[in-house]
Amino acid sequence: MPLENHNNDAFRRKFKYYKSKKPKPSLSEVLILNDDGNNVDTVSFIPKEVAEDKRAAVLGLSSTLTWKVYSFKQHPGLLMIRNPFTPLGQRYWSRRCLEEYPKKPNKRNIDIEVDVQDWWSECFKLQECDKILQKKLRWTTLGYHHNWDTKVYTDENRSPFPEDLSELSNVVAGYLGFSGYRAQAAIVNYYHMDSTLSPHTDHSEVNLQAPLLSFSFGQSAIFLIGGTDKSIDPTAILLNSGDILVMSEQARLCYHAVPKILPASNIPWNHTEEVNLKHSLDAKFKCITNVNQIVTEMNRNLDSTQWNRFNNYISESRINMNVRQVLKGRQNTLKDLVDDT
Ligand SMILES: O=C(O)CCC(=O)C(=O)O
Ligand SMILES: [Fe+2]
Repeated sequence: MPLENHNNDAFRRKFKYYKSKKPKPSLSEVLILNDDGNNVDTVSFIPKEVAEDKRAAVLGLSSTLTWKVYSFKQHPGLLMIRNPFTPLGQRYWSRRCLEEYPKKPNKRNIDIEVDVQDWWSECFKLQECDKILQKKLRWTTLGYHHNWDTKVYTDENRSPFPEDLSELSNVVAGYLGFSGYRAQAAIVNYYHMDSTLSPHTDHSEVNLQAPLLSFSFGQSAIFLIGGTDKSIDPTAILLNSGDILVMSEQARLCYHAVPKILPASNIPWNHTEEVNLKHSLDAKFKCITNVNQIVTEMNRNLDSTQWNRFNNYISESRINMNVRQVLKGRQNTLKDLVDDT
């Protein structure tokens, strides 16, 4: 039997193909999920019977009546929701990923090199933006911190998970039928036009029944998804700003990668609209603890002088929030024992 050649498996071959700068890859086989339904196995809508979640509007989501959910015959359990965010919602989440989430005690790749409490403020300490420091940030981890070496989560290596992202994840998962979703770990990835993410699986979570939720903002990406081993030829899917990819069931443990960042052909975060968020202060929205803060921060992004710095960043970068539930149903820490039945 020939020895397995890890450098030449079907997944790696396709990864190299799309990553190549010379020659440039053809995009003709990349799935572009658009309204004509070409290349798409199934497009569905959130059933009308599913009640709108009262938290959705304040979190920057549009009505589920407009949501399109794609599924893929080749990849059972993989779902793609095409941009369900309002323009202001896109701005809010991109800004949180830049201004708030990379603050300590969250962990960042830059920690081994520089000692900064607040990366975004540090980038703008002087009048000019420190582009070198700005480009250095590649990831931030939230909640249970992903250990890149051991790939093991521990209760000691955990910080509070942001409430807004926890609510967003719970709302999105709930609409798809995964009720009671508890976001407990996230990796926020920052990609520049030449960045890639190598083939891998995400298998460190104790709870592998809960889906992985992946939110993309800014520039576009070619996303590859294959099977549970790398001999399976992956599918290439174009991810645009606002898209949510859900890896559940059989797709939860499949190999995936990002071989290429592409310039966005549409800029939904700058689509102008009549925005009136005053209604968000209604009592019915009080189900989110920090609703006033979220509304204030949403509205701050209406001011183009405030939004400008963030706009500049996502005009040449992609941000991906990759959310996981780590624990099983009744567990509150990894030490809590639960029976598997
Ligand atoms: O950037 C992406 O779309 C995927 C990121 C990812 O796979 C991860 O963080 O584990
Ligand atoms: Fe991943």
